[in-house]
Amino acid sequence: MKKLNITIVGGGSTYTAAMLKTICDYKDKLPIRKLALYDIDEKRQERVGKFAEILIKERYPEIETFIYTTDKKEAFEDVDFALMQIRSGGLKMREKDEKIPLKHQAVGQETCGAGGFAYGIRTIPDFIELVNDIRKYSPNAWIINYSNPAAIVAEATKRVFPDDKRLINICDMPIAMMEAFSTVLGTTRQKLSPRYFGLNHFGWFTALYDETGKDRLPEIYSFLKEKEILPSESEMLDQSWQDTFKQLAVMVRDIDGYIPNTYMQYYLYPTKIVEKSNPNYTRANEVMDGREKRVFSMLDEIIEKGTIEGSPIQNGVHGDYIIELVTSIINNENKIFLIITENKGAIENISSDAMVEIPCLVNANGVEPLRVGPIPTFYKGLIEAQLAYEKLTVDAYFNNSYNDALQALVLNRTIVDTPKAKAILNDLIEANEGHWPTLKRNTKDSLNKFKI
Ligand SMILES: NC(=O)c1ccc[n+]([C@@H]2O[C@H](COP(=O)([O-])OP(=O)(O)OC[C@H]3O[C@@H](n4cnc5c(N)ncnc54)[C@H](O)[C@@H]3O)[C@@H](O)[C@H]2O)c1
Ligand SMILES: O=P(O)(O)OC[C@H]1O[C@H](O[C@H]2[C@H](O)[C@@H](O)[C@@H](O)O[C@@H]2CO)[C@H](O)[C@@H](O)[C@@H]1O
Ligand SMILES: [Mn+2]
Repeated sequence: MKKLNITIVGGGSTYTAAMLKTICDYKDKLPIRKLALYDIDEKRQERVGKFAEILIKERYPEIETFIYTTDKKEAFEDVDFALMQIRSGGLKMREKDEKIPLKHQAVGQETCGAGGFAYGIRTIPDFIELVNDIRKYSPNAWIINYSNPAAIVAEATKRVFPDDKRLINICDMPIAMMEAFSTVLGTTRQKLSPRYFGLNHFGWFTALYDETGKDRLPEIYSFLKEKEILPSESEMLDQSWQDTFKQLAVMVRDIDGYIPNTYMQYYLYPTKIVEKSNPNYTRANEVMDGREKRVFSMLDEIIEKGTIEGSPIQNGVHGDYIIELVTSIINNENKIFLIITENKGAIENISSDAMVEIPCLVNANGVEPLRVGPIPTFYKGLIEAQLAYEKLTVDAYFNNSYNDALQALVLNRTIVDTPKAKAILNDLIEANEGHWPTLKRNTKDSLNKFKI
């Protein structure tokens, strides 16, 4: 098999170390010639880079070249896979995305509601620039994206790169849920095959087949009606993740139907979420005080010792899932993955151009969506509004339009109220100066735009 060149974009991410560990564990299925880390933050990436040198020497010495760089040509030339995990604006801007909506009694979340909207408008230009740069140096590279908000990134990149079959957007949340479900079922996630539909961070499980073909989701459903399911990931020990998984049981008990993604809590329980949020200490603070410090102090210790032996480094679902996807492509495995992809009739009663999250076969030719069929009214209604929100968010960026932005926020279930949407938008504009394009207010011919 041809040896691969892989670049991790956002090399300084808190997830890179665990992803590198998975890469080493997969070395028999994943022959690598060159591995590169690329980031715009030289110092942050250097700490991950120095750790990676030690890891590779000890666990994957067959890698011929390892580099970490802030130079795009060095990072993107002759690449087979670019694995994307950038955070536009960093955790400091995430903090603002979460705190500004909360100030107005609206959900303050990284990818949902007004927070996800702000993060989306920041990410679109950075991500498009990166795809253009990767394509310049490596026209055939597979670009696998984790960067959030993945729904907005997927909608924006579909518009700019409509024919790019090698640009794939994924999310690990349903996979982390399956990991927790598999513990309850006494099996492993890899033996379960999901059936699922929706948008990113806005979807539902409809079945979970085991290796005999038996649907095990009814067992999860009954379990949740009685008890709670907690995350099995060591990265999810924080109270906020425990509470999020506890809320899954509440959602299943309150409304009969499919099993929702944990992110549905922000749309179905916005009042409760706002009430229990601390507007002065949000998830961004928890991550900066927790995961970020934990990961980087672990890396610094490994660098000081000069070995990874005895270190607590672990794989995570995040790194495992993307590497499983890469191996399914290079080995033409035809495994089923949940992918954010253009609907094209898969969900029969949702528009064809929607970027939906559904099961797909993944092989050497890329992604082949499986048919979902028609979905019931409740789910269709929720999805249609969220989809319109996503499209208007991307419209707001490309049209530089204040009105598109306002319409997006009014449509979002976490906001709804127009004066509240306006107040949040105005604060976000101020906070994102230098990150967002200038959003132009209505002009006198704006009515013409809406002529039918
Ligand atoms: N899709 C999913 O399910 C999923 C799961 C986990 C994390 N994520 C996403 O992965 C990303 C990384 O998360 P994190 O918590 O590790 O963030 P982080 O801030 O720790 O790391 C992100 C890194 O990206 C770098 N970066 C920012 N802009 C860049 C650019 N234009 N080019 C290159 N590098 C750039 C930063 O310097 C930083 O080192 C986020 O977007 C997060 O939302 C997605
Ligand atoms: O609040 P954060 O930064 O901890 O998490 C936000 C991300 O949450 C999901 O990712 C999970 C992932 O599912 C799990 O496997 C493990 O690695 O923890 C991650 C969270 O830390 C979600 O899918 C992402 O889109 C979010 O960025
Ligand atoms: Mn996700």
